[in-house]
Amino acid sequence: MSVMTEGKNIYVLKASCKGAIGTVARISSFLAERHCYIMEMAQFDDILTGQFFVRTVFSTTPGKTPALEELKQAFDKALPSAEQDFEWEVHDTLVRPKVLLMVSKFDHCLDDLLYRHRTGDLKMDVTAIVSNHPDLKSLADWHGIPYHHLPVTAETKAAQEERLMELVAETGTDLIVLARYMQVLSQDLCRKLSGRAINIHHSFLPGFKGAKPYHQAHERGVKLIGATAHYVTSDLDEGPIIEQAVERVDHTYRPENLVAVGRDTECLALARAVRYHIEHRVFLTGNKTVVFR
Ligand SMILES: Nc1nc2c(c(=O)[nH]1)N[C@@H](CN(C=O)c1ccc(C(=O)N[C@@H](CCC(=O)O)C(=O)O)cc1)CN2
Repeated sequence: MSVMTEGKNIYVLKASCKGAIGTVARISSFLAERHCYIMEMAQFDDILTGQFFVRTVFSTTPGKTPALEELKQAFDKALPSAEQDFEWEVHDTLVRPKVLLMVSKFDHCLDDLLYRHRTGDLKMDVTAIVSNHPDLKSLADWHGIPYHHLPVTAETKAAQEERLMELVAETGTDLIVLARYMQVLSQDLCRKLSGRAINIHHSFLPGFKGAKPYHQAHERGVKLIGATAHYVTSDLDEGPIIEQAVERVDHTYRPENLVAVGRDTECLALARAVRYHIEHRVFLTGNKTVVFR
């Protein structure tokens, strides 16, 4: 922590509204009047939709800036104007988001996220690991994280998803990450997890949807392969894209070589998407995202 932020709180403000003159000025004036120092500010004006997005990171002045709840109440009174459909949220950067990880049998994305968590690269608390197979329990045990083996069959799917939501509630989980979880979530579960479940799809969407994209890619003879991290919706592989990663390949790559290269792009795209989400850098807008990287 630098001298600039010693003893100060650092908050993130996310706001979106209909674009209008003066929005940034009103936000920065509100903060200045309350002795807040703007450390970062990024904004985007979507001229096609008329929607405006802004993310501000600011530090407080001990003894002068109101406490967070009071600041939020003041912001709610001062900023939103009826005609602008203001949506906003303020987050304390000291609060570590609680993340539940889901996996089936492929361990590379889970292993990568757990390494980034253990080394402090991803500042999050992992609440649990849920899998429809027992295979990766030893990895969870090594990291000291509870492992829940919840098998899925057509008969057990509803009960399995109910148990998952119980775990989400019991652990106070903020975000669910499908780190190569190979079961399709029901429409009802997708509704309950809207905007807080991220999946890694092992292809450069919209190409090669479904369960076997690398074989499809080999058949097609592509020269680039990749991966896509997106929010989960009931439309399989159609959710709002948060991040993508690609690698060059060529005619010498057999399917197993594409799978091997693909693993790296999956880990990279998923880790970046999780970071952007837990750092409050992602705005959902329709079926797309605005990401202040
Ligand atoms: N509602 C959603 N659920 C899931 C999504 C999603 O986008 N929306 N993504 C998948 C992950 N995935 C691709 O990224 C994917 C996983 C599994 C399948 C699939 O066809 N699964 C078969 C069973 C496969 C098996 O048992 O190994 C099935 O469910 O019938 C397609 C795409 C995660 N969930």
